[in-house]
Amino acid sequence: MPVEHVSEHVRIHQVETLSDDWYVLRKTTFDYRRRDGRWQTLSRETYDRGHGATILLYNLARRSVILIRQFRFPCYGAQHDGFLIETPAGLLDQASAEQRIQAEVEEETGYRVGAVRKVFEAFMSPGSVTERLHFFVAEYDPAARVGNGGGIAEEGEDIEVLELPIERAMAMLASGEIADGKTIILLQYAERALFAAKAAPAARAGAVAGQERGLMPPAGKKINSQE
Ligand SMILES: Nc1nc2c(ncn2[C@@H]2O[C@H](COP(=O)(O)OP(=O)(O)O[C@H]3O[C@H](CO)[C@@H](O)[C@H](O)[C@@H]3O)[C@@H](O)[C@H]2O)c(=O)[nH]1
Ligand SMILES: [Mg+2]
Repeated sequence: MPVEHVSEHVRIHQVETLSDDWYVLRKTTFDYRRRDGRWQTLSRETYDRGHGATILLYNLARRSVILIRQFRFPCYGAQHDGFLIETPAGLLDQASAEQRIQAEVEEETGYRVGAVRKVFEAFMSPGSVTERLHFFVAEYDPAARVGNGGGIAEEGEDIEVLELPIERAMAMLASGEIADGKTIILLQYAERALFAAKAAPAARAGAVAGQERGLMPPAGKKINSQE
């Protein structure tokens, strides 16, 4: 919906900053014109942490993907132990989404990627969070692992890197072991648009055998254990 169209339906009265610490929490009071033409006064809290980007690294020959596991405090206690398996992601910090995700993926996984491909943008929690997330995919070369990844320890990041067969990742999605929205979206995209479209029958059979063990066949260069 174009912004001009939205403004015909919204008149903002007051914006109150409830918290401005790490990110910003605001309370906005506005009039909203309902579809039947009546105006209604509403107030909504919004959490503004800027915009972000995420990426799925995949390798068609190995039929594998790179995911990370890290502790997410907001999920801890929400019927979860807090250790989420995710696609690498980061906040944009004023840079372009492409530049940020290339830097972020290397920082978090150690893989250096060249061209990245944008597949979509989405609001991930539109009832309360202002963030628009940019989704990317890129093929990774196992030999292009230039570091261990892990994130920035001083900032509390403690990221484990996982290389998984796509079939194993899809099974983890079905079992609930993977419970992160952006990761589910990208894995479903990859299975349908990347792996299914291009897999040779022989490669599929090999991957199924690997899936039973839940492991990847040996790669070229490995810097730390990814199993
Ligand atoms: N001190 C402090 N540090 C924080 C706080 N919240 C986050 N941080 C730190 O801020 C850094 C943010 O790291 P990024 O890698 O840039 O972001 P992210 O947390 O991975 O977020 C990404 O994934 C989110 C969830 O899917 C996305 O919402 C987001 O857009 C982004 O893509 C991390 O070091 C994190 O520990 C806080 O309240 N206080
Ligand atoms: Mg991150």
